[in-house]
Amino acid sequence: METEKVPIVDFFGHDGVMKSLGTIGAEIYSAFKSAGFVYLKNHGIAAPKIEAAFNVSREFFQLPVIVKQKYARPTDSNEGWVAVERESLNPERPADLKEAFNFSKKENVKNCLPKEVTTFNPVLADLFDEAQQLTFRVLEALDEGMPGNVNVKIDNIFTNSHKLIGKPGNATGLRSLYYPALDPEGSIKPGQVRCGEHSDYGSITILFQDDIGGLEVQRVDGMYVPAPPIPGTVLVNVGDLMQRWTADQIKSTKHRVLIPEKELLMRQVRQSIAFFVQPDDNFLITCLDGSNKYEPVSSLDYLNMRFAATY
Ligand SMILES: O=C(O)CCC(=O)C(=O)O
Ligand SMILES: [Fe+2]
Repeated sequence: METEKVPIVDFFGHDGVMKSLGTIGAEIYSAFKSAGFVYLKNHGIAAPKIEAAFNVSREFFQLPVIVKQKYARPTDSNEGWVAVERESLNPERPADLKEAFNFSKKENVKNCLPKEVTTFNPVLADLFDEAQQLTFRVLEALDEGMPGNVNVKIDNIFTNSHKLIGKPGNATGLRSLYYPALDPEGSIKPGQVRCGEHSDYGSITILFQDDIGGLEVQRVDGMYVPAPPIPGTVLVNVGDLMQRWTADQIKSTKHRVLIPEKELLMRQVRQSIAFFVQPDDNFLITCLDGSNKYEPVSSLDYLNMRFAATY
């Protein structure tokens, strides 16, 4: 059963009272162990804030390419616009049919934010803050509720390792994704998809989806099953660095977004927003069980290694 579906964890009990952090953490850990993904319910982010972020993003992505080009992601930083067919998350497939905007709150990138959409910066900064707070609710819960055999309870390692989110010294970023409407008669290459099979790089990812659907998550048996949007929930998944950190006790799960089979759905835009959480740049990721299964690596070195393989 657990391997069939992505579990839902509610921050609140049936009695309407918030569960203890330890309980929430144990439930999230168990979902991470069985599926690598979890839907969080009563997560505390107000729906209008998510909606607003989708709206400003859509406004930006619908600008002419020549305008978006001004905000293209430079080679020496991660922030900015990524054009359609710029990335292959699965290098064995043709490039992804998606666009993205990588947003962070770093001072030096403020000038690179699109001026054409006047509320772009405040609205995305607001969702960044909300996602950051939710990240801490999840990390605190894991610190509290993860089983003792992964030796994390002692010094709140997950919260202590992410102190600089939103500040210099931490590479956590909010990425707004836009999957353009597709023409069934158009030039879709064989094997081309909206987002190729991949796992995320960091500690955890929070994913907001619109109501179009299309995300699929790999089961233990290798099959991909839909992880549809469930109103009032957000998805959270384990990243590769978290897998390494826990010496494979919890695993990052591959996921993808195919091209819808139904023509009507193909002709629709899909949007999602991912909050890719990274531990602080200089934090040394050492196997939590003391096994040394993977050699220690700093959070930033690991991320750079992975970026080098994608672009
Ligand atoms: O668009 C989605 O639902 C998933 C995107 C994703 O997995 C990613 O960008 O890492
Ligand atoms: Fe992903």
